[in-house]
Amino acid sequence: MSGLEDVKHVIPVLSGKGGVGKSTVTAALAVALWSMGYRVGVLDIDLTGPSVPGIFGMADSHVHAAPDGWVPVFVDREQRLGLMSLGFLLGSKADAVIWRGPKKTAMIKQFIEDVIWGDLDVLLVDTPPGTSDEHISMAENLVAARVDGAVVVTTPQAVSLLDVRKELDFCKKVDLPVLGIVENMSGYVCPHCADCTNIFSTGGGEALAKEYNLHFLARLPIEPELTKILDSGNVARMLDEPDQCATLMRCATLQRAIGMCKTLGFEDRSGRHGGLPESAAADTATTATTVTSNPTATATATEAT
Ligand SMILES: Nc1ncnc2c1ncn2[C@@H]1O[C@H](COP(=O)(O)OP(=O)(O)OP(=O)(O)O)[C@@H](O)[C@H]1O
Ligand code: SF4
Repeated sequence: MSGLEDVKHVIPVLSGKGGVGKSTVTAALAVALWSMGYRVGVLDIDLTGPSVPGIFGMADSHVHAAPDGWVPVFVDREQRLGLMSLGFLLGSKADAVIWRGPKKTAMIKQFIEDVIWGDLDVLLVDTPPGTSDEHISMAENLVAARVDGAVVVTTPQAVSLLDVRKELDFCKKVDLPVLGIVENMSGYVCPHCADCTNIFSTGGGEALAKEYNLHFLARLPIEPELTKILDSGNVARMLDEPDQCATLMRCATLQRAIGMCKTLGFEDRSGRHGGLPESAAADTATTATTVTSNPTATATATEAT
């Protein structure tokens, strides 16, 4: 059956500003949930810059159109991690999408109604930055359908924090609850010694969360090792290969994403310590989480201005 009927949780990932790592955070959450034993979908509604296929190393894949809808592109052999993106429907990676509002709206409606997700625990929705046609369309179709709430990504820099205020305001206006704020690119993980150094200011995301009475979900460092993995297009291959998978899951970003998922109420049901061999599971301690909640206990940006 197509649509969201058998999807238990729907979580859009938003940011006020471009390039703050929204797609990276979406992918990290997806892989974290997958490693914890969940069935996960990623819907990429960034129509002008769809980056989800590339991040997962699936850029050469195409969507199969079945009689009752589109079949997602699966990343792993077990078919527990599925993707849908306009990137899979374009003839060439270089094709530019120059669409007016109504065409974008129709595309997003189709993405929400016509994808055969099947039995899915969590659908993460990667969005474009800001509050564009895609957001309004998502809000109209998704919020009406049922959505748990949004994860809002920011970076520590003040300019990005100003943009994120606009995003929180948007969420309030369209009745989209906010599950919490993530501060990405907060500090730098040295690829040689794995030490984390704060090269910019830090703590802005946490202060903002406090100001808006929202959960602060995690502080994610800049991690060159992760960038290398994402840029190499190797994620799909790594998930199916136990040793490679363990290497991927040792990334600080993924460990913190697992912590974030637990904060959102998703228990590890893999029995594998978040995809890690037992010996490596001790590294999981550094999750910058401050609250305990569950996916349905959401906070709304009540004080957004
Ligand atoms: N925590 C991180 N560690 C290392 N690299 C990161 C991190 N977060 C993001 N990046 C890198 O920064 C770049 C931008 O990230 P990403 O594409 O996720 O941002 P975005 O907010 O989704 O961008 P857009 O506005 O284009 O949608 C990518 O090259 C990504 O690999
Ligand atoms: S962070 Fe410090 S210890 Fe690590 S490589 Fe750089 S200088 Fe050396």
